[in-house]
Amino acid sequence: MPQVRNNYIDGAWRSAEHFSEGRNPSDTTEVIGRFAMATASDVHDAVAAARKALGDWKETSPQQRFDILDRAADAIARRTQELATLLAREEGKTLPEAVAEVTKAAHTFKYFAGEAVRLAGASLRSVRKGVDVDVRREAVGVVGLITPWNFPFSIPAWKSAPALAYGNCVILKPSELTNAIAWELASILHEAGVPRGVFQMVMGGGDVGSALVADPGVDAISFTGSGAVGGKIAAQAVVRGAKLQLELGGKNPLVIADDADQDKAVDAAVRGAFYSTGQRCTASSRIIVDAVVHDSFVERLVERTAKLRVGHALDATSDIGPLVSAAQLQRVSRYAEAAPYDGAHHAFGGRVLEAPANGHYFEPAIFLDGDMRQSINREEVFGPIVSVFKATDLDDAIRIANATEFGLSAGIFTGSHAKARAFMRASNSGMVMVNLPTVGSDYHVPFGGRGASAYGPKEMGLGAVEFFTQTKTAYIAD
Ligand SMILES: NC(=O)C1=CN([C@@H]2O[C@H](COP(=O)(O)OP(=O)(O)OC[C@H]3O[C@@H](n4cnc5c(N)ncnc54)[C@H](OP(=O)(O)O)[C@@H]3O)[C@@H](O)[C@H]2O)C=CC1
Ligand SMILES: O=C(O)CCC(=O)C(=O)O
Repeated sequence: MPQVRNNYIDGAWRSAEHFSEGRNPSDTTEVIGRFAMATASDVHDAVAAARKALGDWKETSPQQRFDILDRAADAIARRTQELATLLAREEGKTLPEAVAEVTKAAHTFKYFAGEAVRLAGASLRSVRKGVDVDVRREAVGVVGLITPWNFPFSIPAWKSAPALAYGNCVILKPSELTNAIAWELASILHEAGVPRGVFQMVMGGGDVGSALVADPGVDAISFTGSGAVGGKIAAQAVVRGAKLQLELGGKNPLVIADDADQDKAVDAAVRGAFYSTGQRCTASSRIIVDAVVHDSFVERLVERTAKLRVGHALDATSDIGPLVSAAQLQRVSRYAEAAPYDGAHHAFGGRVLEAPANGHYFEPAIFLDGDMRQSINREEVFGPIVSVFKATDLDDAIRIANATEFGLSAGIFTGSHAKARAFMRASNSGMVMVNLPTVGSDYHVPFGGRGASAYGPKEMGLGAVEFFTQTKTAYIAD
């Protein structure tokens, strides 16, 4: 009998009339769990409970908030293997990738536990004689967090931890594909002693997310997912004056200069494009190679990609797990089928794999003759498909790298400090990597993009305080 997981509302586990069922994308015969589907009325109750809890929670001591978040961090760290195994079963990423994700969530809770205590304002002299000015930071209020399936534990963690640290009440709506691992976070926070109404979780599809966005009792929305849904949320939220943070997709370029260390560059390209089955907003989907080294780079890229083992997420020999769902498999394979008609030259892979049985397996694919008119280069594929461009020189490479509406992460491999600096200056992306893959980020610095990749303050580190607090300026005279 699969485990039944209920919604978490007002400090209690609430059942529902309807349940959804989650299945393992590595082997769809395995049921992960059954999940209570929240209704609009559940969302309404959660918002009411959050509003009731807000006054007291905002006034709790920083030490009390530190202790709760610190206990949550310790519980995550203690349970890493068990949580990572559930994450790998539910989402399909390999166990080492899942361990890395859970570990990052533990570190994120530790960091933001400290932030609860460190939250600072500013104290200035007024321009007027005898007046002082204090700029204080306060909680925004009740925040709705709508999260995707590709980092289903660390993204809810990196939104919830700062929100709670700074005194907000949280209502989380996880992706319906990854309810089980999000439920574990709710359970950990419950055990860590979060007061009733301060953290809540409602499960279900887009309609549940939409009800949360529309509720006037929700002061701010933080969303990670597709541009299409981000646009719908913006239309609902901005019009009623809610604060908004959107983390959307990417078409992240990785430039390989003529003086790059080829071994390291090929390794970073493979990791950035194909690991996590390419289901990362920071994935290196466009590799832009200087013409001088293009052919040798492509040869090595194909050779290395051909050695990747695609298989069950819990098989220790797998480099890459399945795609998350049948819909995602269909979507990614459609892009691979269409690419040659768009003028891309097929160099490797791109087949739906029949083995292992019962999983959503897709062979990593490489296309050459990249051109920004091709759909695989304009749109976010969110799968293991990479397009290789040939650039005449660094200026041409930078031009191609920036020729997209997205601007999340961009990387360069080069042995030259001057080229690295030129690329860093010219890049239109919110994150720039030098001699590193476009994927991978730290929890204590801002994470996020520009252009169509993001809207509002960035996440994590110094970014999170901008979104999850608001300033109040106090003028004080004797
Ligand atoms: N930037 C990133 O990290 C991510 C980008 N994507 C991109 O999006 C594509 C589709 O993936 P998908 O999972 O469908 O992503 P979506 O953008 O559809 O979903 C993200 C979250 O938003 C919820 N949601 C859906 N519709 C609404 C709505 N109208 N109002 C409020 N919330 C809503 C989803 O719920 P539910 O899933 O339960 O319907 C989920 O929790 C991917 O192929 C990829 O290109 C996807 C995930 C992450
Ligand atoms: O850097 C991370 O930990 C996750 C980034 C992310 O969300 C992504 O690449 O999709």
